[in-house]
Amino acid sequence: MSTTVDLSLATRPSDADAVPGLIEDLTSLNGNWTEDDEETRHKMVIKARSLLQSLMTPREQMLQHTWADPGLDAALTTGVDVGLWKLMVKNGVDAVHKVDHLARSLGMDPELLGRLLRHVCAMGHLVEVAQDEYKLTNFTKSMSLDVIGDSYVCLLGGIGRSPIDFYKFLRETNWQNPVDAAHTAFHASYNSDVPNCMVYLGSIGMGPQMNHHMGGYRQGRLPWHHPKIYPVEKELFPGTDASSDAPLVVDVAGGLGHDIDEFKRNYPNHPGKLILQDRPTVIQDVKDIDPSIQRMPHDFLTEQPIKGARAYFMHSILHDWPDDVCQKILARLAEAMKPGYSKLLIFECVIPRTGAYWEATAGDMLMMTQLSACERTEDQWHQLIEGSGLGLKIVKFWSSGLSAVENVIECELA
Ligand SMILES: C[S@@+](CC[C@H](N)C(=O)[O-])C[C@H]1O[C@@H](n2cnc3c(N)ncnc32)[C@H](O)[C@@H]1O
Repeated sequence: MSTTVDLSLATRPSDADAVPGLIEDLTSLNGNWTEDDEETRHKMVIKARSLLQSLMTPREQMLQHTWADPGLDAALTTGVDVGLWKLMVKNGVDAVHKVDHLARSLGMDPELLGRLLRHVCAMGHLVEVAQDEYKLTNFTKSMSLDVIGDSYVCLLGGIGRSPIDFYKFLRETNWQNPVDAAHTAFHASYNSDVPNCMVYLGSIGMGPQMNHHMGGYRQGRLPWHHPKIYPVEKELFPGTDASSDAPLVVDVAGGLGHDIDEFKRNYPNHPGKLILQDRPTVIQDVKDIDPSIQRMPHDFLTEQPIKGARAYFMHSILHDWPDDVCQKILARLAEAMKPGYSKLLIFECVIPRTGAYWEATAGDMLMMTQLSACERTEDQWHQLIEGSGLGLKIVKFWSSGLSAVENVIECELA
């Protein structure tokens, strides 16, 4: 068995033999695909990525990762910061945009803007019409939306150094799995002692951008209460106290209220009352949600003021924290739950033992490199919920069966 790699390997297609089969697979998947068939689209994206990687040489992949992608990120983020994408859309979604004209409107050096857009175009995200003249693609059109564009400013501009410096943090922590929420790669990279990267983003004025990202990453995924995931009319409404002030769902750390408001829109005649909780600074930014939803500042590490709700719901919360903090959050909820009535509904990734989906592993890397937290496997969920001595048990993992990554993990007091 060879124990060295010849340099020539780095300059040949990574897997030429796989190319014909991948093209066949893609053609066959495409034959059965309609645009609303998300599952087939996911499979095609993975095959298309394998095709691209098979065709590219290792040297090209290295240049893509270390030159092209960081350069693209620099251009995209600058575009959001200076208002480029919004301006291009305002000037005409399908118009031809001249660099000179854009640069004048933005007060930018035209030579600089020309270089940025040339790379964005070379990476496939603009259509070149003539020298320094471009049309937007659907992706660059979408960069004008806050829920897409602001993600670059906060995750790359705000806290982008944490994953890059992660290896240094691991060196210092002796390559241990990070589980200390108070000492993360973020803390080391930014030499910061604030509680965590979310508080840090708020402290540097990027709270709104972070909230926009929260609204953006969820787009296109089924909501927790979709009948394909958790059929609320069968599982939650029957047996619920129907009086108007009886708490039906408390959305714990529900952010700006995307989930609870969508629930209200989809089930306007639900029994009882809906409550949105989050930190005071987030609750004060809540806009445009149904006025019947009660907004309540609440720190989930303190006593839960709403007792005996039918459901305490948490979406993308426990993945932000290592097990010791999760246990504290869960303890405050278990104390407030009414035996035989209250449910705890956790809407999170459940990573399978094999064949993990890339959005789930990417989320896990994000949680690990920023928060010393994690996306959890089914075994880890059992261990966290049932092994914490809080008297909670998992009743069922509710999944749509699609590769969409979030399940409703239904829990009750044992
Ligand atoms: C990843 S976001 C998820 C928000 C929302 N559930 C969603 O899915 O869009 C995490 C949320 O936890 C909130 N949070 C962090 N620490 C908190 C605390 N101690 N008490 C209450 N909420 C907190 C943040 O303000 C943020 O809104």
